[in-house]
Amino acid sequence: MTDRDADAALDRAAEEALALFADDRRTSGDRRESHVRRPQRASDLAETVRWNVADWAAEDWGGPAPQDAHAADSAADGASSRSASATPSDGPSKGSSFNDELFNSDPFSEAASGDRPAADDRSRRPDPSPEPNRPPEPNRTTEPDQPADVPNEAPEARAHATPWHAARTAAARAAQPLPSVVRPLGEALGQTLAEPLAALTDLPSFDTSAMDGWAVAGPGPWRLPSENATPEGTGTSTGTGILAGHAEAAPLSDGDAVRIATGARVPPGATAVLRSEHGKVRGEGRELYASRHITQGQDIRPRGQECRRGDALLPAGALVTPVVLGLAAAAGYDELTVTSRPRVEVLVLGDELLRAGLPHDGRIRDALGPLLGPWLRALGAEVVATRHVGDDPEALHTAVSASTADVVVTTGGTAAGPVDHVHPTLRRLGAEQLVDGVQVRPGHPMLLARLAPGRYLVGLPGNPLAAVSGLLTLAEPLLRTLSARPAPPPYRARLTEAVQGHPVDTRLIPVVYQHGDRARPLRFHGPAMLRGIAAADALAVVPPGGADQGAEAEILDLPWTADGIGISADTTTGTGGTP
Ligand SMILES: Nc1nc2c(c(=O)[nH]1)N[C@H]1C(S)=C(S)[C@@H](COP(=O)(O)OP(=O)(O)OC[C@H]3O[C@@H](n4cnc5c(N)ncnc54)[C@H](O)[C@@H]3O)O[C@H]1N2
Ligand code: MOO
Repeated sequence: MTDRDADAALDRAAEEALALFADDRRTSGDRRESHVRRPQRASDLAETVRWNVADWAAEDWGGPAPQDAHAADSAADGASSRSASATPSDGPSKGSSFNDELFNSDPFSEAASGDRPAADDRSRRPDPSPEPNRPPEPNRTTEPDQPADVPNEAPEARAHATPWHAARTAAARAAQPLPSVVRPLGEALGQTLAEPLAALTDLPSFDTSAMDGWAVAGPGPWRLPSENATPEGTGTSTGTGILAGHAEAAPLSDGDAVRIATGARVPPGATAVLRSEHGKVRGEGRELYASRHITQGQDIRPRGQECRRGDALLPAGALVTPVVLGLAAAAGYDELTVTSRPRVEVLVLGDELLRAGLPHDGRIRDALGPLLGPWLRALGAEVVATRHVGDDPEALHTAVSASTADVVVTTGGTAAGPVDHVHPTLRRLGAEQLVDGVQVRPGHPMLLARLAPGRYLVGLPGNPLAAVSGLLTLAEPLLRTLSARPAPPPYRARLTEAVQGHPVDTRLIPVVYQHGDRARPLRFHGPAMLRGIAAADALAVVPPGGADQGAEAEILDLPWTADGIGISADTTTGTGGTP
């Protein structure tokens, strides 16, 4: 093991240990809001109604019940904390003692005993004048025996690592949008319009009754046709009059009225629609009187009120949402011209991975195969296959070179271990390395390569949260460009508590929204853990050096908290590979 390897291992071990470390600051007080909203974006709607993991989290895990306070107290006792954290006694069922406190943030565990300085007393900034050739030492006040979270990496070790924002930009700029394609309406959801959506018809396409009642011509009282006769004094017709979906009715002359249904074509000559509750029929069902004044055009939706044929309804680049499908159908479309979905193939690497059952004999369950397919689809991709490939360089080479996908996403094998074959395979394939390592935790070994013109490989690290980090850092911007999706407007939220930073790298920390516009960091954010992000609304971007309590952090939405588009059952069939 080289010094660098040792440092990296130390680094990783420290992150994991610290993520597990108990938090003693939260035995009372802060309770999850019962109504959790996504923070407002500058240009966003005031309220976003959405399916939100945190909504049920808020209901079901709404802060410790009395017995939880005890659990939280125990958790604060340091030694007992880990088991208390790791094995909540009752699980996250409604009304159980599952402890919300267990998810409270203690990124890089700020204090495990009360005698340490308060967060505010400590600087999380790196040493402003580090020794030459050494990254700044973290200035932290954790247990003396806790390893520092930053390895003494040689500068050249991270020389090629790209800063986090630059890596996202590089991924977004690495590609061009895919060609457009014509899709039936039912298959265009989640894609983007490759052309503006221009109305193919006026909407409404004829003067339409907005109410059930009578179409009337001129001032009342009005004559009713005999077939529209209604019982004296009631608005209940014994005849149907003009119904929706019928051809134009005979014109009305001044003083005429005829029964009409909501959505029916208003006959020529009609000047208003009198609602059934505002009309009285007299004279043996042949005379209609209004019980209140009606104005010219009342309750008639005039042709073209919403749009004229040829009007631009939506610009190119708009995301096809369910509502866009409805609007397109209303405006006369059977199919839409949209940017092609990027075709993505997922290669899950690792001999140790099981696809069913409990971990055994050093083998573990594949957490990324089940996660990546739906997530990639939510990002607008068509996932053509998820394959499991053993730790075999030939198998990986064959799988990558045989793939016809626009983007190959690999998991694992990005580091420099004995069976980490991604880098050698890319070299063998003559791929162009666009991003080789990113200054981000977790996930720093992530990579992006161009396999051939228009074909890419995103290498996600094997640790599950590191893979999610790579997905959001490299795959999301790349897929966004390929599918010509608009970039979500950036927004920030205030952190409810300080987050310890990495001195050099950006950190991505799972958060839940609180008080509408604040982000509460969650625990269980170690690189190998999904427990924190499973309960999260978003990831907060913590800059090198950390963020103070109340500081505004950039927020990365999770696709289902923002768009909710494209999440569906996996209909692809994974093939090949080892179990
Ligand atoms: N000498 C060094 N070693 C490591 C470094 C380093 O800088 N120097 N970085 C560490 C970090 S950070 C990460 S992240 C990992 C990335 O490693 P790989 O991308 O090569 O991933 P693997 O070694 O294949 O796996 C890492 C870890 O994740 C587990 N894993 C892999 N795939 C899955 C999956 N589909 N589902 C669940 N878990 C998975 C695997 O069993 C390992 O435990 O490298 C560190 N090492
Ligand atoms: O531990 Mo690794 O930081 O990239 O997940």
